[in-house]
Amino acid sequence: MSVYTDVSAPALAEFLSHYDLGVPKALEGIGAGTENSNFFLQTDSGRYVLTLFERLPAAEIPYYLHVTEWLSQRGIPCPAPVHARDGTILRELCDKPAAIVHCLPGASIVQRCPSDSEVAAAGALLARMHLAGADFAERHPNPAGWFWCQHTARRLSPKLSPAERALLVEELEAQKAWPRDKVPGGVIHADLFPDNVLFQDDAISGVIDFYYAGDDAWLYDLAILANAWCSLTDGSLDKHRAATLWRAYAEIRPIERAEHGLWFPYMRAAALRFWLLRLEARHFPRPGAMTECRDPEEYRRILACRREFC
Ligand SMILES: Nc1ncnc2c1ncn2[C@@H]1O[C@H](COP(=O)(O)OP(=O)(O)O)[C@@H](O)[C@H]1O
Ligand SMILES: N[C@@H](CCOP(=O)(O)O)C(=O)O
Repeated sequence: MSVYTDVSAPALAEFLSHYDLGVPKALEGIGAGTENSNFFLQTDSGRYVLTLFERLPAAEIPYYLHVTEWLSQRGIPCPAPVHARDGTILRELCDKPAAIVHCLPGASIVQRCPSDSEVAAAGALLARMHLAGADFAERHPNPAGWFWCQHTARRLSPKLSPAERALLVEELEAQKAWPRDKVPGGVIHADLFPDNVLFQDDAISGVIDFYYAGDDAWLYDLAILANAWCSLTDGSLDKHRAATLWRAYAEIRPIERAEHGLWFPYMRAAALRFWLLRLEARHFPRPGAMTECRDPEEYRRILACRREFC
């Protein structure tokens, strides 16, 4: 669970005085999530999500809010930011950058495997999102891309077991040759795990948590989904589900010839990235009132299995 900052009633009232959202009725900390402090905010005008940004530098946050505004205006069901009366979308609350976004309906899939139709819906939505973001003008290199992986590996190295360190060294050596900019790309979500997709009546009603978004290869984004939606408990790939994901995506954005050979390397690169992300959260934890730490072992197993393909 993650709520790193408590918001008092007077602080909330002062913050809301800049918006036309009516009177606050309830503010409820959201347990899920790892990066920010999130709250469901009920006012007499509706339901919203209040986010206090705990990790991101204030200067980078507008990019994420602009992306979601852009995509929501193009039919992607993602949380559009609410503008304050003066037009701003990012303000300060409890000395943290803070924003209010629209609350989307539906619930994410928890504690069960996604069905074929849910996997297909996620693949199709990802392709629509890539196309909708193709003309987005702000450039923002993937914040957890290859440069971040190398830097984080160096930082983590002294904390790792000899076996983990050996795996990491081998991976960095193998992956440094893989092309990352010669394939179609643009804005990627980069964290589209099942917990970031909301379903209502079997259809996707929301895509949330764009705070890892940035510019990278579109196929790499699909590879992140393949690992997150199509892995079995032992880390191996459920090939039937992965094929379903690929087909649903490719029906909307046909995969180009140059991308085909990168499907397995990108799944491996995506596995490395989330293994590192979780190791970083474990070895360099942020102080927090309620903090969920996801298991790095899950992604070490996925990485080990993807190494068998390429
Ligand atoms: N716009 C939204 N609409 C509905 N629920 C949301 C929205 N934003 C966040 N949530 C809820 O908050 C939880 C945590 O949000 P998330 O963005 O994943 O957090 P973090 O950025 O800390 O990882 C989600 O799992 C979801 O339940
Ligand atoms: N999805 C990532 C971690 C990022 O967490 P989120 O709550 O921001 O989606 C993982 O599973 O490691």
